[in-house]
Amino acid sequence: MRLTKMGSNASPTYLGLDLSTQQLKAVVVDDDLKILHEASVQFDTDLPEFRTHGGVTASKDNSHTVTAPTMMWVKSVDMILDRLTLAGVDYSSITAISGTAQQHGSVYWQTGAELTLRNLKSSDFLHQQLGSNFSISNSPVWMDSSTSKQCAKLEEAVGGPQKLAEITGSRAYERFTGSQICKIAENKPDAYNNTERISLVSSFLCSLFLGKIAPIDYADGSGMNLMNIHTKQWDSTLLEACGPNLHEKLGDPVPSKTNLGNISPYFVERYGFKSDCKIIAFTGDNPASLIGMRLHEGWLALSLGTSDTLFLWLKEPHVVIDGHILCNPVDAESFMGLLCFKNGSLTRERIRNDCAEKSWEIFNQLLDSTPRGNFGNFGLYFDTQEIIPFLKGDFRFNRAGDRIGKFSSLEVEVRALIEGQIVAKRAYAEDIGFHSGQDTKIIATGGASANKSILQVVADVFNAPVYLQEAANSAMLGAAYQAKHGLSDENDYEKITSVLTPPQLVCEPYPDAPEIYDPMVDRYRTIVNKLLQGGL
Ligand SMILES: Nc1ncnc2c1ncn2[C@@H]1O[C@H](COP(=O)(O)OP(=O)(O)O)[C@@H](O)[C@H]1O
Ligand SMILES: O=C(CO)[C@@H](O)[C@H](O)COP(=O)(O)O
Repeated sequence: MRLTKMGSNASPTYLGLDLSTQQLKAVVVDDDLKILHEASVQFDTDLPEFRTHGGVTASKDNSHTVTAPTMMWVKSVDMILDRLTLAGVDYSSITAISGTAQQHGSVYWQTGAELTLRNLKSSDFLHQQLGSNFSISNSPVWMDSSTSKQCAKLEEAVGGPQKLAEITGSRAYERFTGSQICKIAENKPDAYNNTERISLVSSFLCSLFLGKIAPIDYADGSGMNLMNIHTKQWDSTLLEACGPNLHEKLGDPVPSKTNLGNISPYFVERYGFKSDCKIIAFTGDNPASLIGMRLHEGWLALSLGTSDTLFLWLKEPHVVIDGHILCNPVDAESFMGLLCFKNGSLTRERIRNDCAEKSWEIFNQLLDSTPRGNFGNFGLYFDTQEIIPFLKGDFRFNRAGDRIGKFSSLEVEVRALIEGQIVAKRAYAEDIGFHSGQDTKIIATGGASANKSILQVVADVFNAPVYLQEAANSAMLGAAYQAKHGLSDENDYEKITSVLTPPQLVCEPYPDAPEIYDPMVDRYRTIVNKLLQGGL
């Protein structure tokens, strides 16, 4: 099949792919990064033969094992390319491709797989040719939490959780790839030994387009508990603790914007891509979101979704036990901090339902009717076990610092919730190296970023202006921007993204905000330390 529009002089376009938990998405942008075409494949509904729920298969035996069929991902690539064809994409104008994927998941290429990848027949689908090339047919994904034993082994190998965090940017997490590989080496030694290479989901997707096993990039590699984030090399002690000959299986990591070379001839012959269409290293979805949201040094992105996630560009990271420091996908000398808070919108909804007749409008009236600082009242609300701080329950304190069961009014409760949530975020952001300065910007996204009253509290607590950014598909767009960025030898990320509509200013801090919120951050730290020690 040859669909090339011969002699096409179309201006350059870029393809970005995002293999997330539930779907594979693709976008084609023009040279000004404007969206030309989009397509997606939903795993559960478009590929029902794999019988996934939410893109994954969870074990029924209480072992906390969660996987996704590797061949489902392969088949989704066949499908999305056909969908892009139907959408009218001119493959011959695509100058570069990059991609992103859910972080931490892993793919196990069987011995001989690279040879298959290099010799794909353009007359057949990928899934018809790759079926017997994976030594593990179900890839462990980020939702898996079955590897506590292996996490303990990794921490022990280097001298404890703090030490592991200092080396790799995170203490051991069950979903991180190191403990997942270790579990396979221990429980399925034959399959492990028959594995030629191990990819992350991002580098696996990249390998299909490259026609050989693609390297893991620094940013996604820093979500494995195996890479030294300072030297950007695998840590040999950790590799040895995981399994034999692991360095060989992982290959060497590369900077995230590496131009890996030309696309596989398979795609040239089958779909009409140019033979010199470049493949730029693929990365994890959180690093790609940093690119898609166009973060800069000192900026902070706050996603107020089901859970709240905060990520920021850091020059000098401070390693902490409860956050993640990843390598920066734009600038190999920088880092990104990532903090996840489980109690976000659902907790806000609970207090809205209790205090504001289930209406965000009434909730905002209550919030706006109370003064900043809330008359000295302060509250922390964790409906489910929070990650940071490791607490569950409601904690209310009056002006005198006494823990109380109830506030005097609904509006005090509403403000206590929002101030408590945002002050906590500032405290942890500072812990990993964030400093508010003249150029600081907060970029808000996610469902609750529609709420200006909440964003005003964000501006005041951080003493920085808050900007709004359409969050939709920031990881996928980040991949498309990276495709263009990776073509140049220089780091011209700012120049490349300067053509995009800038984020829109929504709130600025009041001049007296630091007087109110600097002491509140200190107060938060004192309260949380006491709560964690059981002293309140
Ligand atoms: N005006 C609003 N004020 C506060 N929260 C809101 C508002 N509108 C929507 N939300 C919250 O946004 C949440 C969904 O956020 P979203 O980013 O879409 O979720 P997800 O994390 O699933 O991507 C809902 O749970 C809802 O509580
Ligand atoms: O585990 C993490 C980050 O540490 C998740 O953020 C995954 O990267 C999920 O990706 P989605 O498929 O939900 O986009």
